[in-house]
Amino acid sequence: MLRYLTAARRFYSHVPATFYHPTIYAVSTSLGQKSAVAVVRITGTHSEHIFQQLTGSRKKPIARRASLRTLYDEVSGRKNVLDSSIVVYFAGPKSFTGEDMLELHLHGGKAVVKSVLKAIERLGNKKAGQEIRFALPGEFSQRAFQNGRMDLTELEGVGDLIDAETETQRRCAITSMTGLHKMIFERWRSIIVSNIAQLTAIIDFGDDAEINDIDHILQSCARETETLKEEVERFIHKIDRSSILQNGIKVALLGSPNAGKSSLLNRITSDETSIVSDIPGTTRDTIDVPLDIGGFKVVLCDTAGIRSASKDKIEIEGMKRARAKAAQSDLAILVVDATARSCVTPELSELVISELSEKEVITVINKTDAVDIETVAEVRQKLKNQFGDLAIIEEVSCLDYRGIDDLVDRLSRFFKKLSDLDADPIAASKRVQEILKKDVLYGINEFLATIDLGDVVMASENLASAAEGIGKITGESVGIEEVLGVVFSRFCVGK
Ligand SMILES: Nc1nc2c(ncn2[C@@H]2O[C@H](COP(=O)(O)OP(=O)(O)OP(=O)(O)O)[C@@H](O)[C@H]2O)c(=O)[nH]1
Repeated sequence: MLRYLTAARRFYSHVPATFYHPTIYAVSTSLGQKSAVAVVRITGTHSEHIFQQLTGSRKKPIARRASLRTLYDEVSGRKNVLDSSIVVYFAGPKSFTGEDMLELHLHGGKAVVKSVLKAIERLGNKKAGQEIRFALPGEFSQRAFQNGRMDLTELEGVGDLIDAETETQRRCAITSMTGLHKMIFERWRSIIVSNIAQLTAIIDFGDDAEINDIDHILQSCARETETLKEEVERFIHKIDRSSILQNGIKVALLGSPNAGKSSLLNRITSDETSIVSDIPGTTRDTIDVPLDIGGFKVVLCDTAGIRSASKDKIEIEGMKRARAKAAQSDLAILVVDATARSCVTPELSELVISELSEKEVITVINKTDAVDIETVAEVRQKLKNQFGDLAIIEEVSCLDYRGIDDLVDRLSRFFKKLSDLDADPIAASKRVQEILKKDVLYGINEFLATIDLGDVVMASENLASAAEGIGKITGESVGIEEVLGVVFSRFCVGK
């Protein structure tokens, strides 16, 4: 009897919310590509059954212990060896998904992986209640969320970490994945909830209270919420800056035709990305090149040369696009030809002074190999006269590479400054950003406006909607089905 009770307790205490969901499996490493090792993950109630069938063992697997096993497939009573694999079993709830999980570290040949997947599929028996199927995109993470292993911000962090291409993106993702955001949001929520509780007390028992006490409570709620508002605003501002890093810092290359913009792009990317020719007006449209400079994701954009005298419709359109790119950029590089008599045309000078005055502009004197030192000094002086403090000047030659490393260093320093890396950058999905602005901050602002008018009921409702916003972010509140679709659709199979 005691044995029965112990077994029953062990069974029921670990029942995950997804206990009756099908057991799912997927290749977690790149599917369809040859590799040394391929990892197949299985999660769900029938993980143990799959372990026993594949390994031919009748014993319960020992959790969290890697063992080398021969995997078999049984077809028409005949046992075939599929692979010799490292097998790790995780007993729920101490697993990524909160369910029982099995990991098979196979030899990464396509045929091996295919045969093991087929064998797992064959173990399913819907009529006998053993539903086993291939996982949908993001389904492992969805299970983790459903079983309370992670909240949505942590899961989005996992997604970002896997997608991270640069060091900065990785650092952004780590903050959400390690639950730092979750802690911040929980603290905000508890501040709001404690204020709602105080307002509710006034609404319910206000008639019996001293008017001074009520005033005191209202003032303290307003003060606390005002401080919270500042914190939320700072957080949103930080996300805005960090999202520049996530999406790529936009750098526009501007200059007169033939100044060497395409050559400079090719030198920075160390590639022949853009067409270089001595015919002015070769680049007629904008060309975006994503690249990693000093650990930052950068989108470098080559543009059409800007000059006044042109009747060519395509060239005019190209120049329009170049101006638009310059306006959208986080940094503009103005390429100046040291051999040209008028190194900065009036159009370019006007563009820099009037439209780019709020932006960082680096002026690059190019073709220094083709002129003497005095000429370079003259060009430098001209630029100083023209742009004054706006002129950050670098000297390069795209022909013999001189000055290119210094320019790249200068760019890295600028990106560091832009990203304010004293503090860790933070990333938040579009979904989180929208809720923060439209629900949380909006609710707080409305609260502050209504409390000023003395409308306690309305004020409390506004705070409640801010708290609900935070719940939507972490996935603990209303609109959950709606948010799940948005979050998990970004994930790939096996995640
Ligand atoms: N001597 C010398 N020639 C260069 C240098 N950089 C570019 N050139 C030459 O200048 C010409 C124009 O270079 P591009 O890079 O095509 O110039 P661009 O500014 O992109 O020109 P457009 O597409 O017309 O706007 C080519 O013949 C290049 O070989 C340099 O540093 N030194």
